[in-house]
Amino acid sequence: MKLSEELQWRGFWNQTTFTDDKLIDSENFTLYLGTDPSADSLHVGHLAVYMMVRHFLERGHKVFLLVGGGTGMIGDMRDTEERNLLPYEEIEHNKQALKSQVSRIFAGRDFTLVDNADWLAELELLPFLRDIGKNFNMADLVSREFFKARINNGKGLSFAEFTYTLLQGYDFWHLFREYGVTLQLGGSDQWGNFFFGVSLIRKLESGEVYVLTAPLVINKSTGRKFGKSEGGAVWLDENKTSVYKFYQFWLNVDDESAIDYMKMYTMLDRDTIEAIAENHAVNPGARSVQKVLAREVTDIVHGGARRESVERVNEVLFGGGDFKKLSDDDLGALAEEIPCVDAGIDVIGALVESGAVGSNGEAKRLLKSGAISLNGEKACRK
Ligand SMILES: N[C@@H](Cc1ccc(O)cc1)C(=O)O
Repeated sequence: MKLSEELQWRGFWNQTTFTDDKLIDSENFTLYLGTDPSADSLHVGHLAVYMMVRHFLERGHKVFLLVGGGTGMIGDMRDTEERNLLPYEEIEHNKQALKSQVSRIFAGRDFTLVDNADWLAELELLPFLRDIGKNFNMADLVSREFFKARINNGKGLSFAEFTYTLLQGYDFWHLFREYGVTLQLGGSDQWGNFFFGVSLIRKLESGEVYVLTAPLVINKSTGRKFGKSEGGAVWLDENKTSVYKFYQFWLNVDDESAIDYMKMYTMLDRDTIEAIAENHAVNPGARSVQKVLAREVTDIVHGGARRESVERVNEVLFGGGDFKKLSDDDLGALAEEIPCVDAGIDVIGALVESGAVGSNGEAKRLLKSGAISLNGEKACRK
């Protein structure tokens, strides 16, 4: 299957400036994806776009991953309201967290990490306005949907946030000149920013560059944005969403969307996914799609060893199925099955998130009084 076909089949092909799909199949691109350090972790919404990048990587395209240390000091305009400025220390902390997370997701693969603070922080106002600002037409800038939404909802927006688009356009231009980057990938909300980068490069370099956005992932049964659980966003950092909860999140996705997510969030090939879908159609009750989905995505984000330990906990606690209240016998069974596991996150997380116990403290007390002892990060059979 060609890359363009694969991206379309997986549901990654939303909006693009490619007028001919064949270009993407015949040329070797150097591309980039940018993420602002607005939090200290990515969530599963981001992960979809990173998976799109993975497909380019697997086929030998060159990848730059950008952490927005510079743009993160301003914050991208959204349709709701002004963002709060983050303190410098927080941006720094988030940046380090994102860098190590991204390196983990793409471990063993060849990509280059860049930080736009390295060039944006050095810009001077007057040259910037003359060389860059002059190439942006206000009529275009104010016709953006996000801008109109902010005017229409009465909240308005600061000049700083309004200027964000110019900074992102500058990035594209910088990466084009320095490294020959000619393609930018991102989520569908980035279309406006992308457009201005493309036209800036046309004006300054007479160069042609391309953009491709992935659609916003929607949960078909609720019609809502995908990636939120009851407690908020599903994060890739296990300190914000435990591995156990992450695994459960995928296990619990609805039948209707499960195949769609499998196409986007796993690297399984088309034949494999179609075979799983056929089985699922015959016997949906077995939730075989969800099980494979949970396994594959957890492997990508947290690694196979962590996933296996979660699977064992899930199997012993809940027979691999629904959550239930735990008795001392259950705890005993858990101890039998798992002589030593990473308790700090898996077991205690499992107990609390299952609703079996009310709090971390209670989980710890139960574990201590039961057949399991806690030893630092490990829970071991006594
Ligand atoms: N604006 C992007 C992040 C980004 C930042 C700088 C870039 O050059 C590209 C992308 C977002 O909010 O998701």
